[in-house]
Amino acid sequence: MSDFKILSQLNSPEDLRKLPDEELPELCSEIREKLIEVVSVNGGHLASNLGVVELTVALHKNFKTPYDSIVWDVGHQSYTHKMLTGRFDKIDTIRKKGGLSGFPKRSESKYDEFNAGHSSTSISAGLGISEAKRIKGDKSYTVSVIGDASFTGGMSLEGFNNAGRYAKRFIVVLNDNKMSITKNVGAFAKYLTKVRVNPWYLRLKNKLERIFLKIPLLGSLALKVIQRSTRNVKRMAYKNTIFENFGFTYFGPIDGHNIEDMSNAFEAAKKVNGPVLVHVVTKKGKGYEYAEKDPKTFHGINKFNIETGESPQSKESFSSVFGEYMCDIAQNDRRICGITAAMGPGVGLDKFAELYKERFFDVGIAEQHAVTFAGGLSAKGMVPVFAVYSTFLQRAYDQLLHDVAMQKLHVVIGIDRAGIVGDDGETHQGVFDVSMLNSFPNTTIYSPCYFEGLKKALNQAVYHTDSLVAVRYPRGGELYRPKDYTEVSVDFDFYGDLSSDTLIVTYGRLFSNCCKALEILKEKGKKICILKLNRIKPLPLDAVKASMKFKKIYFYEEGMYNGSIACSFNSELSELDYKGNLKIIAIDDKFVTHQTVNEALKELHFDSESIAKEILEDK
Ligand SMILES: Cc1ncc(C[n+]2csc(CCOP(=O)(O)OP(=O)(O)O)c2C)c(N)n1
Ligand SMILES: CC(=O)[C@@H](O)[C@H](O)COP(=O)(O)O
Ligand SMILES: [Mg+2]
Repeated sequence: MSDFKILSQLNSPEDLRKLPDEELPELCSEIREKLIEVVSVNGGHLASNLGVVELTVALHKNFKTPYDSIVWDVGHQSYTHKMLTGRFDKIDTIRKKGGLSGFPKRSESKYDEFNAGHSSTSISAGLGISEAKRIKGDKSYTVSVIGDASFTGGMSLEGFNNAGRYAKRFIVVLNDNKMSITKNVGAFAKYLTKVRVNPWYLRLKNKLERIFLKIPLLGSLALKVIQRSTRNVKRMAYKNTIFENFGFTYFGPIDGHNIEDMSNAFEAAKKVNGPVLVHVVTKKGKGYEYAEKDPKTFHGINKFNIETGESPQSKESFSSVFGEYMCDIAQNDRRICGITAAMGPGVGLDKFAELYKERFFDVGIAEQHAVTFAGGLSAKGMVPVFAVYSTFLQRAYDQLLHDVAMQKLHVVIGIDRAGIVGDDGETHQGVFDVSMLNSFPNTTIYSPCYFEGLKKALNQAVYHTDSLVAVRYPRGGELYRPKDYTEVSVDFDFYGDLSSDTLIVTYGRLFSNCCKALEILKEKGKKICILKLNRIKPLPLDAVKASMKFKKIYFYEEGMYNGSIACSFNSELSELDYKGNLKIIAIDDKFVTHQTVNEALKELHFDSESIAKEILEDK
């Protein structure tokens, strides 16, 4: 085991820039060792981080951060950046409550230029930063680092299209590892393969450019000449790269594990009068045998054994139950289509993809497209089911509204990771989908608590509901289920003492915690009743009516207060002239930071002890 001799001495990128080049390989191996060590304990995005070690070193070596800016796309690959920017001593706290975030965060460090977590933002954000600098007369560089899969997200292309027109001192580093979480898909991925396998012309061009740039004074003039002449040569004999057609100067493909080659490219890029794209080729998982062999598993992994590469097997989850249900119905119903936006394994559609190839669509990181595409499938009689994490569905607000609900097209959304997700933190919490969809007409939402309820809700959504219909379920598996609880209706159930004057209304997995609270309260001599909503929009009015008899109602909701189902429930009660008291416990106008799911639920007073305490102590 290393004592991180070099790494531990680097308090800032300035220290890195003073290191002799001969020490950089040893530094990189120390970084890799630390990455493996810390992710094996805390979990995290190991494979992507292992792939960008040399790239991150080369960036901080050649750009004067924080004077120059680095903007990371998604930011799941920023652990080395964190270690090199004065946070090595805190790296063991990454993704833990109160510790470093697993993503760049402006409030954490001046080196984190822009918060991330969702993909394809770095070109737009970088361009904004770069243009602000231009207006202020700031001559520093801005570098956006984006993966090959994130580059295919619609927003990247919007930013790229815009940047090519006028950006200066703006460099996009395309980190091409041929992978998204699984294999990168689509025409752009194929295009990159072509560029990668036929680089001889580009190499020649880069070499010439570098030679000319070394000539003092005449350098940039010479570069212009060579650029113009290569453009002419290309016109005659070779295809332009797509990047050049967008107005960028292209350097690449460059070995992303060779610091010297990257340094040369970055220095050359600095001299170009206009936007530059540096295409680096890296290996996801580089330097750890298990991650190199299986980058999909090591993209985002829970704690694991370093020697064997084994991670505790996950039990049956909502995602796997969803996936099985999809396979079951697809067998006899050729209208069923499964859609994912680059999250096939995460949402449980792996088996469906194998069995029903012609009806499975991995559209890449393209949530907006996925929804409108589903609308098109539906318009011609298919039954599309788009499985997507709650947090990423946020991207498709208008598509859900304008392209689906408004047209009453039957599209089913499987909203995975609904509710608190845990250590990915505020960028990934699934706590906004309900407020978003609650305001949409022609929309139905189910939010079951158990696997059995998930299957019933999906069946209802696929076969007995029109227009836009969402079924939302949490990350991981089932929580506590009382032995005497049976799910009766697909819309709602009462559980507990119906003669009590106190009712908890809830939905989704919070029902489990409410049941535990019921038991705590029972032991203390207080009997309560729970209304478990399964269909949360439109609200089952019979359930609202049946709640009228309770003097005190507590509505527990693992989502935002504004736009909540609790608020809708309250309106319905008011309409009926309810005379009792309703108290809403939901997430009140704040973002929930990274920590375990249980820690977050406790912080939000959604744990069973807090629920019981609230009811006991409430006057
Ligand atoms: C909008 C959005 N959709 C999906 C994701 C989930 N996601 C995180 S990383 C990733 C793959 C990114 O691939 P790439 O950009 O090539 O980076 P790599 O991991 O290969 O380094 C995906 C799909 C996300 N973060 N944001
Ligand atoms: C970075 C990113 O957006 C994904 O990799 C995400 O972290 C996956 O989350 P799960 O671990 O819940 O699949
Ligand atoms: Mg990639």
